[in-house]
Amino acid sequence: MSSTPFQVMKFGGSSVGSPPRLRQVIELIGRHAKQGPLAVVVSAMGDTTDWLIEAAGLATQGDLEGSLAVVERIAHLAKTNAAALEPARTTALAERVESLLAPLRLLLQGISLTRECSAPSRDRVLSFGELVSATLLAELLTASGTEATFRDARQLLVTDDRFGAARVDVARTRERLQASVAGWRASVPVLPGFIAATPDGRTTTLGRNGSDYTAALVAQGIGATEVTVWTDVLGLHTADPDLVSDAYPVAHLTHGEGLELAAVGVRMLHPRTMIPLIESGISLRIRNTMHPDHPGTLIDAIGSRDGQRPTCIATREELALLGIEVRKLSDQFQLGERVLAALREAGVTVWLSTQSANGQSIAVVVPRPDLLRARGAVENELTQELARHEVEPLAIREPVTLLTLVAEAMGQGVNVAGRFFSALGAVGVNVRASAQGASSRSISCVVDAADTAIAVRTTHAAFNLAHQQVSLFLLGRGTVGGQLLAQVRAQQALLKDKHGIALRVVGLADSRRVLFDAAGLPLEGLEERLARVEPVNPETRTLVPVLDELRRLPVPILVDCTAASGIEALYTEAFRRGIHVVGANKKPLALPWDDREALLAEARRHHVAYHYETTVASSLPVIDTLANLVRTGDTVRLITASLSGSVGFICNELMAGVPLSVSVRTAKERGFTEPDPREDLSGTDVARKALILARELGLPLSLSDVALEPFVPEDPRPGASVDTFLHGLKALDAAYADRVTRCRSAGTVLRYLARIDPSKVGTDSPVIRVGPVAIEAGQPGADLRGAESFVSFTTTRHSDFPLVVRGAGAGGAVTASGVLADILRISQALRGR
Ligand SMILES: NC(=O)C1=CN([C@@H]2O[C@H](COP(=O)(O)OP(=O)(O)OC[C@H]3O[C@@H](n4cnc5c(N)ncnc54)[C@H](OP(=O)(O)O)[C@@H]3O)[C@@H](O)[C@H]2O)C=CC1
Ligand SMILES: N[C@@H](CC=O)C(=O)O
Repeated sequence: MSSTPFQVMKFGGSSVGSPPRLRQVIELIGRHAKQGPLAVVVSAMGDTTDWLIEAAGLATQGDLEGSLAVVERIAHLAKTNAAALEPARTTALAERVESLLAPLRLLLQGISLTRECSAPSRDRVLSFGELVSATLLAELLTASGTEATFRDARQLLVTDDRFGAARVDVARTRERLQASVAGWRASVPVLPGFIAATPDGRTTTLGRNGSDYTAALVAQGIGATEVTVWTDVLGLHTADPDLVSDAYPVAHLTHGEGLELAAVGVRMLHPRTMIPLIESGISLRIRNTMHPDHPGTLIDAIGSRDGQRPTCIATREELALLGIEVRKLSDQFQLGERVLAALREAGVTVWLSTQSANGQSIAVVVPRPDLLRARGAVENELTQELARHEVEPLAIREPVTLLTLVAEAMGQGVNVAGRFFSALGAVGVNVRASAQGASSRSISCVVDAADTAIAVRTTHAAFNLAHQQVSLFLLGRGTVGGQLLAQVRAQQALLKDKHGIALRVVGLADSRRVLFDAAGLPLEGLEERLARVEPVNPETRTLVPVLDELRRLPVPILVDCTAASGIEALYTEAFRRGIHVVGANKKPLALPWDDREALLAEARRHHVAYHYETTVASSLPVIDTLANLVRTGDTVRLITASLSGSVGFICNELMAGVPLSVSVRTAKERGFTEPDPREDLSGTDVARKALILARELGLPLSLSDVALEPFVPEDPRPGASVDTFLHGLKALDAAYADRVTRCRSAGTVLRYLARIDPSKVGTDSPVIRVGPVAIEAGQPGADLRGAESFVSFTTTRHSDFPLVVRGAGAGGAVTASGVLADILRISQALRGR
């Protein structure tokens, strides 16, 4: 007789629920049976177990007819499946199904008469699902050429009489299996999973994941080396693929990792199943019946073979968190012990418990449906202490989710907990309770249910992806927005490969249209795609629902490349959702002082970034430089600056003899002006920039405090279109040509400058002045070219030689590069770089 060890294969209900799937299973078993001895464990077909529960319920209500109709449904499924595989034996197989289900019909009749379904009767009812599927599978295998025999698990698996979730007598079960295995090599044994029997032969069931448990017990009893659980997924994933699109199947895990994952609620595994496997060194493989060549996940004593050490993120939802705290510390209290004992007594599962070091408080996580029972049990236990106000009223938080990171290598890793919590903190997820097991293989925390998706995605990305994903929702596809899209397109691969940053544009909007796809929008032809979207009225449109989707994605950033007024309301909604903002739009920063302060405070409160470097002199590092001067304790005494790229350009064109109307049109065409060039020519744009700088110095000024002399007098037709305005500029050409001539003859250059003088605070003179100036050659700013800007900081430390920042101060490409740099700053800060 061959001594090759057995393999055990377990097939779930969906694998045997339809003819095509059943055919695959038969082929698979046939193929593997040729390679060595095999034992098969099978669940009930499709939804049969649910239907049996329904039938028992109807019978208990006295509805025998309804109950038998459900049995008819079960019979029909079994007969259809069998007939599809063995059409020649349709009648014989149907008779077989009928004879198998005859005792069930009688049983339901009895239940309907007494209107009582005892726990033993319920287990008997439920057993018919597995009995039918195992019997039919054995017959179909034999008919297909693979000799197979139905083996009744009730004669092999011995349990106590806790019907519904019976406990297995492992020693007796092993004895029986060892005694019978000798006869199993000639014909593949097919055992019903999930069911067993008491020593006196009464049918019992094994509870959740019972069939997997059967397979593990059978493997242990017959000395098998491997159990394969065939399912409809490619293996155990790094996270729930429904929550994380980047989750991937793990090739290898250790038994310890498997046990840990089972313990924290990964549905594919159960601690009971893992124990016999660990005890006997049996490997567990999880494979997909539809992709039989895929190796799936192997869980064994060794774990990873390829040096890859993925971290699995397990989630258990629909939980409640109970917080219990003693008002006064007392050694006598034994709070934790008493609370846990009370919950145990009440039969409430505790998914996580964590106590303060002094034992003064305990937090426990229980299934949400058991919350009332749990609360009652704890309050009952602490009745007297609650009455004497020695214990605070119970603090309850629901629904919450338990999120657990599992990795064998975690114990050897540095700062795992730090990375875990900072990843969550960075996206604004509040950790309500946490615990790290002594095994060092796992770390768990409790988060609000609403944060589940973002928490899982973020931690998954932080631990499993070589790159950090950044999700961008871009507002505006004009001069700056359009260039930004082009730069993201051009840099995407390099940023991912060289810098580990995976930029994804998930949303794009203009004033009337919006596109969003959480999986990322293809960048090719994106603007054209947006243009094809049905426009909506901008007055009634709200982008808040899009923010609700954005907040669930890794590193969500709202990028504002519009000149929209009132957009700060959307920023506030974004901050509240943990979304960062990068803005080229100056308007939110030029709001009245209190409103601007409230906006920045909102970002701080929600621990998100708001970067706006490009609002002053495009991508020149002006705000950052100023912030560094202030941070390092320098005192800024004066800022003089040419802050308008467009007006600077126009000045240069005028000095070169180009008429005003032509130079303004050229500045607009080259993307230097605001969408409405009147904003530049009136000086409002420069006033905003100067105000932004002054406020960075902490000066609580507003736009009305700026002493502003426009570059071009106010348009007498304020409602006129941009084109009409540009056309009307011709009327000013001669006056500006005269002005330039005067400058030339005086040896000066026309400039439009801003001056911020903090020493004027508290005096009658304005702190900020903006206006046209004729400056002499050799003075700072006289030699600016094109759309160059410059900012000169005279400070205590930079007193003799002011610190000057100078370069292109406007234009789509440079501004977009500054916006992109702000985006990358957020990503790098979150990665701790
Ligand atoms: N150009 C430059 O050199 C610099 C510009 N900036 C700032 O960048 C911003 C954009 O400037 P620029 O690209 O030149 O302007 P454009 O006019 O070229 O583009 C503006 C874009 O914003 C869209 N838009 C307007 N309102 C909304 C809204 N409420 N929601 C979504 N999208 C909206 C417009 O859509 P639609 O077409 O439907 O109106 C358009 O696509 C401005 O705030 C500007 O001050 C900052 C530094 C330099
Ligand atoms: N219109 C602005 C563009 C940058 O903010 C300018 O001309 O500087």
